[in-house]
Amino acid sequence: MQLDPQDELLLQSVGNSLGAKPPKAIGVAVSGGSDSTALLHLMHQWSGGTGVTLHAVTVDHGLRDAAAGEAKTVARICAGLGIDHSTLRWTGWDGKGNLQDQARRARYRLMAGWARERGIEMIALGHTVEDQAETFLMRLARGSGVDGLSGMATRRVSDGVTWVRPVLLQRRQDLRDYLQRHGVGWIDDPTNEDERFDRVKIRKAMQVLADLGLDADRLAGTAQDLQFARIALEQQTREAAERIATVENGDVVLDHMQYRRLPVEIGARLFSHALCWVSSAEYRPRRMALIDAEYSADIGKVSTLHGCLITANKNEIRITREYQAVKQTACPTDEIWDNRWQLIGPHEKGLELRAFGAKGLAQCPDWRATGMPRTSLLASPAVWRKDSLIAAPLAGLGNGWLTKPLFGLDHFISSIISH
Ligand SMILES: Nc1ncnc2c1ncn2[C@@H]1O[C@H](COP(=O)(O)OP(=O)(O)OP(=O)(O)O)[C@@H](O)[C@H]1O
Repeated sequence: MQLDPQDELLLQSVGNSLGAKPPKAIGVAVSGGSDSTALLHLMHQWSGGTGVTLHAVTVDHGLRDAAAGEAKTVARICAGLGIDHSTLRWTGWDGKGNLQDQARRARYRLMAGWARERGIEMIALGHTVEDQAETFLMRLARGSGVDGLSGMATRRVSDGVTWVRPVLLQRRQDLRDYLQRHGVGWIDDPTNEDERFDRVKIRKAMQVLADLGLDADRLAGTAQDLQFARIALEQQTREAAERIATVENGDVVLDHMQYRRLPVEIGARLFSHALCWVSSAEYRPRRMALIDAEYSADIGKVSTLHGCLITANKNEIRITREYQAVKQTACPTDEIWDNRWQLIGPHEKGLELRAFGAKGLAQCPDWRATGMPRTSLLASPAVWRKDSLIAAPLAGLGNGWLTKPLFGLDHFISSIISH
């Protein structure tokens, strides 16, 4: 490819987003649309002479007849550029819930697994300014707050992979012009025109908004500002956690007097993070439910939310796993129970990890000597053989077993900052 000054600018921006010391192997997520096709070619141009090897990946969600053919087209383009390409197939659709959302989550999960298997630390995605602006408007329509409205980052770490967005500051049209300058085609996904999808309606609305000065750059700029605001709030929440939170046998305990002095937003963030951390929930509780739970804690009333039990007195607010939420959770003793507990001991077939519960309590008359609240013990892990309690180390019944929480206070605090 012959370079012109606009290509130089694009390449510079792509190179900057990959950092001063890019990893030796980088994945590129290519659907075959204009944005990711341009990304692939730009990264190919950029990588020449850097010693970086590119690996392209396409996910076939099996949702459209044309998808398999599109993946083959991407594979052919990659072969032409001498880039290794994989197609990953998703077959997990269970016919329930939001299809778009599930497909998207599956896509990220599959790509992260693919990268980890190959020792690829970084994957590049082809989001553009328009994607940033569309996401902002869609979230605004759903009533999102600072976090939801804050823009996609150019770099974030999740699932053991660093995701980068090298063309996040570029306009779609500039990427299409680049492809056209070099005679490269792309695949037009027909769902991009399907007005049943909110994103397509938003895209149409944006054409009208642009006349009012609300163009993609402006919306993306606001999303970026909110991202900085979100980072500042997370930082303050983290500092509050360092001052007032402790972790006791899997419970998060907040100093109640100090909690009352926190700014409302910081208190709500800390409370919500504690609930998610204890229950391993991916999503935050709803704002109204959270306000109710905070109010209950304030007046010392017991409440439940998000798979947690919240108890409070004037000294502390204690967020405990709720027994009801784990009473059906069972696994072999050498597996992780409730996403956060490991038991070390003489594993054996026929033994199972289940919640300690009232049945366990009845078999451990000395449980009070542990000093642990009854409600915390109920939802703690125990070793069972059918209905017989074999061990419950937290309740003082060791029998050669040890309970090991996978995460402690450090993890609680560090996971407040989203990466
Ligand atoms: N089927 C696919 N296979 C591989 N990569 C894909 C696929 N679909 C999307 N991508 C990657 O994700 C980028 C963004 O595409 P799109 O906006 O459709 O994705 P999204 O994940 O739904 O976005 P968002 O994170 O905003 O919801 C693409 O430029 C491409 O890099």
